[in-house]
Amino acid sequence: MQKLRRTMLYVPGNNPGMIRDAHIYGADSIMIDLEDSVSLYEKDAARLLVYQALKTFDFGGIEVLVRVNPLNTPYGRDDFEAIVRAKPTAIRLPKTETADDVMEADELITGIEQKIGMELGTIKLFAAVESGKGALNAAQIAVASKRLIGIAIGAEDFVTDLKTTRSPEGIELLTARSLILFAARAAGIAAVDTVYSDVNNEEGFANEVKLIKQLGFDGKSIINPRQIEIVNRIYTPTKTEIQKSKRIIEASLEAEANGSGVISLDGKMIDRPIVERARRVLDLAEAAKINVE
Ligand SMILES: CC(=O)SCCNC(=O)CCNC(=O)[C@H](O)C(C)(C)COP(=O)(O)OP(=O)(O)OC[C@H]1O[C@@H](n2cnc3c(N)ncnc32)[C@H](O)[C@@H]1OP(=O)(O)O
Ligand SMILES: O=C([O-])CC(=O)C(=O)O
Ligand SMILES: [Mg+2]
Repeated sequence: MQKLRRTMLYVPGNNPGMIRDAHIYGADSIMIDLEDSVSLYEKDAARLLVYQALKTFDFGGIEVLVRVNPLNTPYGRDDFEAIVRAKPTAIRLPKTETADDVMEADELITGIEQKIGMELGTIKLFAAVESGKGALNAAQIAVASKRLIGIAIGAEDFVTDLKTTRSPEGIELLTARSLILFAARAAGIAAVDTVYSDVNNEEGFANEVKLIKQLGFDGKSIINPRQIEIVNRIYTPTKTEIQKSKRIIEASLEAEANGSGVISLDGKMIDRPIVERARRVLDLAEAAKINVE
């Protein structure tokens, strides 16, 4: 069954209460942050807290990632040294601009894994693209390491780099979102959209989730537990979609048995890509623990 990453919840790495409770809200993944939600004065304390939390807290089996500081800052290397030892599922690499950035992180992790006797390749990577340069290099970034499980866009930094701001329609993000999505699909890894910072604007958030789902993203980075239910509602297949998908698959199996490729169902042509999409709907429903029988 595919791993769902509809909701990847950021949790500030300097907030023990939020770190302790983050797993109870039902997000698909938790991303504990050592980067931009932690002030320069708290970097060392947060790193220590996150290390201890990963070693001792019970996250209820939810996937945990840690967003480290970039390696071209004074904190990046220390973050890797501590966090690899604490063994999260993956390290989120912010502000990734080139394939070399990913390879540098990969080599550093390999060195630490070797040093501590951890199986090589245990710690995965999730690259976030947050600049025009990063978006242009997305295709190379997405295949730069076997550790990569996904690629994301970070829109707040991205629009700052572009010298613009975020609009409700997101026209300024369309090209970057598409490049990142294409890169993810070409590499066979997850594509995850960016945070929506206006946490009290539920309608604006829902509109953005509908947009990124339509584009093809697997899910969204989120910053608040209240955003989880909205994403799940939009991403989870409806009963009607599930029923229709089951009928498509049944009809295709029947056609296969009769030796015909293209068939029609309710007056619409059904061929291979349509059957594949129907399968994906059922996979998504099953992964969301919906009974499709
Ligand atoms: C551009 C970027 O880099 S974005 C990534 C970095 N940013 C972050 O990580 C920010 C994460 N989010 C937050 O810190 C907060 O949600 C804020 C500051 C945006 C809003 O905070 P609040 O107004 O307190 O949120 P709200 O009132 O909805 O909180 C309700 C409950 O959820 C908890 N909560 C809120 N956000 C989170 C979170 N991200 N993770 C875990 N728990 C959270 C609160 O602690 C509170 O718990 P309580 O009822 O037990 O006291
Ligand atoms: O990963 C994200 O979506 C948050 C982020 O850093 C950004 O928007 O700059
Ligand atoms: Mg950012």
